Formats: sequence, C-alpha cells, structure tokens
Amino acid sequence: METKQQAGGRKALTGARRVVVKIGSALLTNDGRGLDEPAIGGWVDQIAALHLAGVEVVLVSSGAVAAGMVRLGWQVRPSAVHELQAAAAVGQNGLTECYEGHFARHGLLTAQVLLTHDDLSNRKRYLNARSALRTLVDLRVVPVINENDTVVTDEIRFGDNDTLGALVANLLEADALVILTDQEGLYDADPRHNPAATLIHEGRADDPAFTAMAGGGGALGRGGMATKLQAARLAARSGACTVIASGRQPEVLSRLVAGERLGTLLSPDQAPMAARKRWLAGQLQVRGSLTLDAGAVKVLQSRGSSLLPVGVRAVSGNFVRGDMVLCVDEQGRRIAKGLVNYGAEDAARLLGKPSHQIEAILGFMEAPELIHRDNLVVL
Ligand SMILES: Nc1ncnc2c1ncn2[C@@H]1O[C@H](COP(=O)(O)OP(=O)(O)O)[C@@H](O)[C@H]1O
Ligand SMILES: N[C@@H](CCC(=O)OP(=O)(O)O)C(=O)O
Repeated sequence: METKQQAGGRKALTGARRVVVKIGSALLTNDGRGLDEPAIGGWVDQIAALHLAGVEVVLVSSGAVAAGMVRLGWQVRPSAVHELQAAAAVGQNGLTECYEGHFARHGLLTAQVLLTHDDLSNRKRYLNARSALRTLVDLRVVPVINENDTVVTDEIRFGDNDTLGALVANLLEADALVILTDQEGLYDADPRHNPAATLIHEGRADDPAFTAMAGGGGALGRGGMATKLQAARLAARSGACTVIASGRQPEVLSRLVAGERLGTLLSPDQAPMAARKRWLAGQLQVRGSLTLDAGAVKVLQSRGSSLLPVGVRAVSGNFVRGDMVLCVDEQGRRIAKGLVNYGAEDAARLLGKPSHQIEAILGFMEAPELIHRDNLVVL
C-alpha cells in the first residue's frame, strides 16, 4: 500500500540504482565554521543505508577550501589563486579523513578521487577515469570526488562542484544527481534576498523560465543556483534526473529515495545522448567559433548533418585541427559545438566554398566537412 509520504510523492528516484550525491561548501562547513563533522556523519549514515539497500552512491564533496581556511585561521576567502590552492591542499586532508572515519563506522571503504577539467576533456583520460570509477563502484567502495584545486588554474577549472557532479553522473550513467545545499531547492527568486520567494517542486531541466530565477551563490559556495540548474541540464543528457534539496532536512537522502516530495526535481525531457556526444557536450572550453548561415543551422538541427564549409559565414578564434569550436547562428545564438577538421586560418579560406574545391584552395584535403557529424553535438 502507498504510504502517506508517497501519495503526493514522486517515483523518479524510487527505482534509482546509481546515484551521485553532491554536497556543497556552504552546507559542509556550516557557513564557514570548519567542517561540520556531526552533519557529515549524518549524511554518511544515510549513504551507508542506501548502500546496504543496494543503491550505488558516488559522492562529490566540496569543502576543501573552506575547511583549509579554518585550519589555517583565515577569516576571509582569499582571492589569490596560490592561496586558494594552499587552502584546498590543507582542507582536502581533513575532508578525506573525516569521510574515511565515518564510512569506516559502517565497514565501508572510501576512495579519494581528485579530478581536473583536463582529465575529463582528454578522451583517453576520460575513459580511464570512467573505468577507475566503475571499478571502485563494483568493489562497493564509495568514491569521494572533488576538483583537484591545488593544480588547476582559473582557465581550466570546473569552478563549482555542481558541474563536476553532473559530469560524474554522465560518466557513470547514474540514474540521479542529488545536489544537497543550504536551501530547500530552487525558488522562483533567491530566498536570501527575497523572503517571499516560493519553492519550485518540479519541472523540466531545460525549462528556460528557470534561468532567470536562479542566482549566484553565497560567500563560501561558488556557483549558487545558476550552476545547479546548468548541472541539471548536463545530467539530463545522460538521462539522469536531478534533485536540489536541503542537506539539513533530516534523513533527506533516504526520504528522497523513498519517493518523498522534497526539494526541486528537474527531469530530463529528451532521450539520452550517446556517450561520445555527451562527452563532446560536456567540454567546457572552446577555442573559437564558426558563424553558420540559416541553411546550415537548419540541416544541423533537423537532420544531424555534418557541417560543410559552404554553410559557414565567419570564423573567429585561434584554433587548430581537432580543437573544440562553438557554432553560432548569425544572431550569435549557440547552435552546436564540435571538433573541427581544419585550423582557423585554413577554415577562413574555405568560408562559403563547396567541399570539392578544398584541395584546390588549400593544396590538401583533410576531410570534406569542417566538422563531421560524429564529432558534432547540437546544443
Ligand atoms: N532561485 C534561487 N533559489 C534558491 N537559492 C538561490 C536562488 N538563487 C540564488 N540562490 C543562492 O544559491 C545559494 C546556494 O548555492 P551555493 O552558495 O553555491 O551553495 P553550495 O555550496 O551548496 O553549492 C543559496 O544560499 C542562495 O542564496
Ligand atoms: N573544490 C572546491 C569546491 C568549489 C565549491 O565551493 O563548489 P560548490 O560547493 O559547488 O559551491 C573545494 O573543495 O573547496
């Protein structure tokens, strides 16, 4: 019989076999007062219970910088990169120790996995990371993932762990991404500034109406709701639903998996993308852009065709063959992105030209298309 909680509840999470749980800085450090050990112990207890029930849980945990700041006695988050990196190195130690100790109470092993954007954008390293994580999950070990803050620079960082959580959900084809934060979910305005804001209970991950509602983060966290919404959109690409919920709700994880209507559920509304396309879509860095004419936009969007030079109006950026470039329409709207077959200088010489002229123009031909459809993802 359906329980009272389930009536009015939701089924999206009840059958989940693999779940990525992301815990944000604001929550983990109790608004900057060092690692909130009792709270961490509580989330670990909930994860261990899910584990026992056969749900595979992968944890993405922030908190290294915030914990390091407290250990170093710093009151204000530094802005210098080297100081942030130092704080992360000190704090990550405490974080790992804390999780290890709490999971050990349940007889569970943890594994520290520190990733950089580079690890997921290089196809070979991406596949390596995937097989290592899959092996850990198969071994019933709980991976505890964070960004490798000590070695990343601003240019190559995920920045917020919401994005990292979504990419991990894609990587492992998780059924759900649960983002635990310091608010009950996504509100129609930032509740820190607007006390009359109301909670959105559910919606489609790609609903454009949510974009205007989601603002930035607090002093400790980085991304705010805007990156949580983007993360939900990324996670949806592999068919995962996302729940944004308060980590302070008692037994939040167990209640979500039991189908209770907590937080904000953002569901995918399209069929999942193939793994390679997802990898392409998850790439954050683009080296340049191609401006497409209306005909090219149409065939890319309606038929999933390759991009030929004949449909390209302009080139910008300094990319080389194999780089990721963004395709925009003549109004500057993002249409697609993909790995380009020609560098920027060669591409500029091919604008508007039919493919059979490529060899005569350049003196060689790598391929008849600027971006092959296997290397192209429509956004
Ligand atoms: N529409 C919104 N609904 C809820 N919270 C919002 C919204 N817009 C902005 N926020 C802010 O996002 C913050 C949570 O994000 P963040 O500080 O990055 O936390 P975390 O460390 O958990 O990732 C909230 O404290 C809130 O102030
Ligand atoms: N990697 C960073 C976390 C970055 C961050 O604060 O992310 P988030 O919790 O998503 O706002 C750390 O461990 O301090």
